[in-house]
Amino acid sequence: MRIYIAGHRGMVGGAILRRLQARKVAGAAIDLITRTHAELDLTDQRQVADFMAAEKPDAVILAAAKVGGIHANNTYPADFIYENLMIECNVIHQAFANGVTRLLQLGSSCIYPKAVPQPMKEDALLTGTLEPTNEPYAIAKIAGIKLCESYNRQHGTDYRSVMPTNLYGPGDNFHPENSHVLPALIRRFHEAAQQGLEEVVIWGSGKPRREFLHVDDMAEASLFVLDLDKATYAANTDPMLSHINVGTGSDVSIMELAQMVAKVTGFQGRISNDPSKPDGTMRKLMDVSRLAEMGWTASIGLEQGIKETYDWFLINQDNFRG
Ligand SMILES: NC(=O)C1=CN([C@@H]2O[C@H](COP(=O)(O)OP(=O)(O)OC[C@H]3O[C@@H](n4cnc5c(N)ncnc54)[C@H](OP(=O)(O)O)[C@@H]3O)[C@@H](O)[C@H]2O)C=CC1
Ligand SMILES: C[C@H]1O[C@H](OP(=O)(O)OP(=O)(O)OC[C@H]2O[C@@H](n3cnc4c(=O)[nH]c(N)nc43)[C@H](O)[C@@H]2O)[C@@H](O)[C@@H](O)C1=O
Repeated sequence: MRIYIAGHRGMVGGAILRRLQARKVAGAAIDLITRTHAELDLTDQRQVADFMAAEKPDAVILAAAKVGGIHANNTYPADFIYENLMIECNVIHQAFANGVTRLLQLGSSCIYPKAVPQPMKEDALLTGTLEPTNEPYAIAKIAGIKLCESYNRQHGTDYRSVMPTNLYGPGDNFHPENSHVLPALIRRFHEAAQQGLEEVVIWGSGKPRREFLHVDDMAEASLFVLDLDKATYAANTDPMLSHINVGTGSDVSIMELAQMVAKVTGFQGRISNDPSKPDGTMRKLMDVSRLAEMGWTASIGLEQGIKETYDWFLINQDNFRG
């Protein structure tokens, strides 16, 4: 089987690639196809069409996207909606046009309305107003789900969607402004501890709650869903509500998270808030029972996951200067 992993150098794509490489070493009859962003710009329709026609993968894992935290989403809305729509349309359509039978794409928990009962079930989709700070990205991710469902209904393809909660781990983006909260705090608390600072400022009130899933769990869940036989997947989803939430089922406040990061990095000073920065959605805990009923649950706890991620950051921190 020839599997194309789009976004293989990213945090999730890299974790998925490592698992598939391990399967290949163990004897699985798979060939892994990858291309860097420089080699293949997935927003370019002609490049994607030529690539898919030449490589003709049997399966595609779409883990490539324009990704960022609340500040990046709020600052570059046109980039987030345009690039993600183009990547999804090009990869999903050209997969179909070149006979790809199975595809897995990654959405996001931000697809759900900002004020729905928690934890959020898959059927909460499209029942209310989205969170403004990441609405463009969320619209693109919802379109990704509907693209897969529409090709399945019209052409009999088997294109699947998983909706990850906030992810973290090795290979994350530690940019001080454009990253997600957990890598941003790991870097900030580490640098404060190294410099002996007495205070670290976190964005917003610290009151919002977030669910954090380690990327290794996400990679396992992705392959679990991709490997499901078609009958099992169909029996547990609806053709027009086909996405599957992936998370831990528990959340912490941003202030609690900051205190966990302070402990892991050895920072002992004061934690203050910057109310001029947006809180975003106050809570987006996902109901993960659909996937649990299919046989998968997360296994990496947050404190252990933060420790592992910090160790990885320490080894790789020279790559994140600036
Ligand atoms: N991280 C998180 O907290 C969450 C992530 N997700 C989803 O998971 C998936 C993976 O995210 P994550 O691994 O964190 O993101 P990363 O930013 O780590 O990886 C994304 C990858 O996509 C590549 N890419 C981006 N644009 C293009 C393009 N136009 N052509 C080719 N390649 C491109 C990037 O390459 P390069 O860097 O060279 O541009 C990068 O390798 C995404 O779909 C994301 O929306 C969902 C929920 C939470
Ligand atoms: C995965 C998910 O990720 C994004 O949504 P988000 O969860 O709101 O994003 P975030 O991780 O950046 O922020 C979470 C919370 O954390 C607080 N916060 C404190 N201090 C820092 C800080 O230093 N950096 C950041 N980024 N946030 C901080 C911040 O104020 C907010 O309350 C979207 O991409 C969305 O589309 C999406 O898919």
